[in-house]
Amino acid sequence: MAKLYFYYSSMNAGKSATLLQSDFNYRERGMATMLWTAAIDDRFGHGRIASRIGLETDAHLFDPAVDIFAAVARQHAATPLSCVLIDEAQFLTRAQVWQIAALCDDLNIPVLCYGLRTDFRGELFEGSAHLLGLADTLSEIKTVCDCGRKATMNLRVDGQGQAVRDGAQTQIGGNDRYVALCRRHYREQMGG
Ligand SMILES: Nc1ncnc2c1ncn2[C@@H]1O[C@H](COP(=O)(O)OP(=O)(O)O)[C@@H](O)[C@H]1O
Ligand SMILES: Cc1cn([C@H]2C[C@H](O)[C@@H](COP(=O)(O)O)O2)c(=O)[nH]c1=O
Ligand SMILES: [Zn+2]
Repeated sequence: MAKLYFYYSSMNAGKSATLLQSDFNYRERGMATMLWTAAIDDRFGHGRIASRIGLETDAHLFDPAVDIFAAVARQHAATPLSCVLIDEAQFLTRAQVWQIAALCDDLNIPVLCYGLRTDFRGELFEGSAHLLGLADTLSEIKTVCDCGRKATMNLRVDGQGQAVRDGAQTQIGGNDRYVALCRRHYREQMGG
């Protein structure tokens, strides 16, 4: 039976690079895939998945209104899919995570989701919370803090590099706005 995988990490750990590599593995064997990313995250252009390492490709866009099950089922009927890969999976809604689970269970398509576990305050995103609850396999993609420990937290910084403690959960940005840190150094920066 097909499985639902959640690959989670802090920012800048190589999630998009790993996704694009997995996609390539399927496609070089002649297997069809369908890629998705969040419409809200337009850092690399609309409908693109891009890694800081330089790899990039086109992707379908999801926002809360998109029925991912219906869209994938339509595509699967036209061209049987071997895998669905979803970047920025923290931005999925609860309903979409259940739709993705149904892709595995009802259509037997493996789904690989890549996303952040927690936001800049250390709180779960909606998509991540439900993926942590529903995925068959959870895998952490690891990266390091300046001190050499595993960087599990995402510090949000302002234009002067100072820690931001409050604000909306969603603020699109890259290395200019977020720094991946170990929990100890995150706590130091957040003053607690
Ligand atoms: N030129 C490069 N060569 C090798 N690794 C790189 C290069 N540029 C960036 N990286 C690494 O790529 C990772 C970021 O990859 P990316 O797929 O953008 O991460 P994520 O999707 O998790 O934010 C970082 O670990 C960074 O050190
Ligand atoms: C921590 C945090 C992140 N985001 C946004 C910032 C980026 O646009 C994406 C994550 O990018 P990645 O490099 O592909 O991991 O998420 C946010 O909106 N709120 C946050 O708290
Ligand atoms: Zn540290």
